[in-house]
Amino acid sequence: MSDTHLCRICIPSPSNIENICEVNQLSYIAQWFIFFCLPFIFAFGLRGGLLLSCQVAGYAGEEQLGEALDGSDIVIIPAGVPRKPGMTRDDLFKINAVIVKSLRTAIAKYCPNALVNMISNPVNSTIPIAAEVFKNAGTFDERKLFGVTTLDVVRAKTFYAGKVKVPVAEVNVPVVGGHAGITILPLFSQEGGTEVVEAKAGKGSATLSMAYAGAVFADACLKGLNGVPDIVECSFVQSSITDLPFFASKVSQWSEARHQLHITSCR
Ligand SMILES: NC(=O)c1ccc[n+]([C@@H]2O[C@H](COP(=O)([O-])OP(=O)(O)OC[C@H]3O[C@@H](n4cnc5c(N)ncnc54)[C@H](O)[C@@H]3O)[C@@H](O)[C@H]2O)c1
Ligand SMILES: O=C(O)C[C@H](O)C(=O)O
Repeated sequence: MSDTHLCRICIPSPSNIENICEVNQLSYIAQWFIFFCLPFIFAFGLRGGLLLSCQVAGYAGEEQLGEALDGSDIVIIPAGVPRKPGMTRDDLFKINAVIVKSLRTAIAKYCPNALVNMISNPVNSTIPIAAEVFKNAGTFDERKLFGVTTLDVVRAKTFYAGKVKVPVAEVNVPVVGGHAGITILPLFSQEGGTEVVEAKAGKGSATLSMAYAGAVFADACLKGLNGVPDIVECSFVQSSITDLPFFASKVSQWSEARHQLHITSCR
């Protein structure tokens, strides 16, 4: 397609092999994939030509962060520690807030127009903090900052489809609220994430399914950037539909053509 907006996507600190799944899902439209701090980037880079239709580059070290981010259209942030059994996502706040801080500051400097897809927990806090960092830098645009809650939707759809015995593709379960404990509000309650964290016993969280969910969400962003109409996903965004300043709800993805992010109330 000659009018396709070829995107540059940066994924700082992705978790190993799982994120190749994410890249494979998106590579049909992205022109560049930039990895930062991926230990096996060189091996992956060699195989990249076979696996992907896009160009792959890897950077490492604080001094290369600016180069990695420079001009990115989408930045997907999965960097940070996962919780261990018995912890809540809020328990990660101290450590992950520091990890993503330098990324947010660098995004404001090197790619202030990028759509930011925040995966790192606690999303309920990393998003409001990111908003403040961008406000201080004078780059905040509420239409471009997303807490990725797609995994809640993926789970809700899977649970519901299993229960009523229909294909997952035939159901839709919007999830509103936030991304922690009782703030995750699908049409039915879910204890999303906790069982996986316990099963992995401290060795990561829902990393693989998050790679899929992250790819679904980033794909919606790519479609929005390419002017595809009516792309709707749930996301944790700045919001005025409740008294809360940030709230996950259905949003139609940011579109260069429409210059606006529609937030609907999921009624
Ligand atoms: N939003 C969601 O639905 C969702 C789903 C799954 C995981 N998560 C969150 O994503 C984050 C990662 O989870 P995971 O299961 O992929 O964990 P993981 O341990 O498999 O991967 C974490 C990645 O972060 C990097 N990292 C760790 N410390 C770092 C530091 N100081 N600086 C830069 N990078 C650093 C690691 O190198 C690794 O690549 C966690 O905060 C987790 O809670 C969110
Ligand atoms: O549960 C976690 O800690 C990881 C993630 O937020 C999830 O929902 O799977």
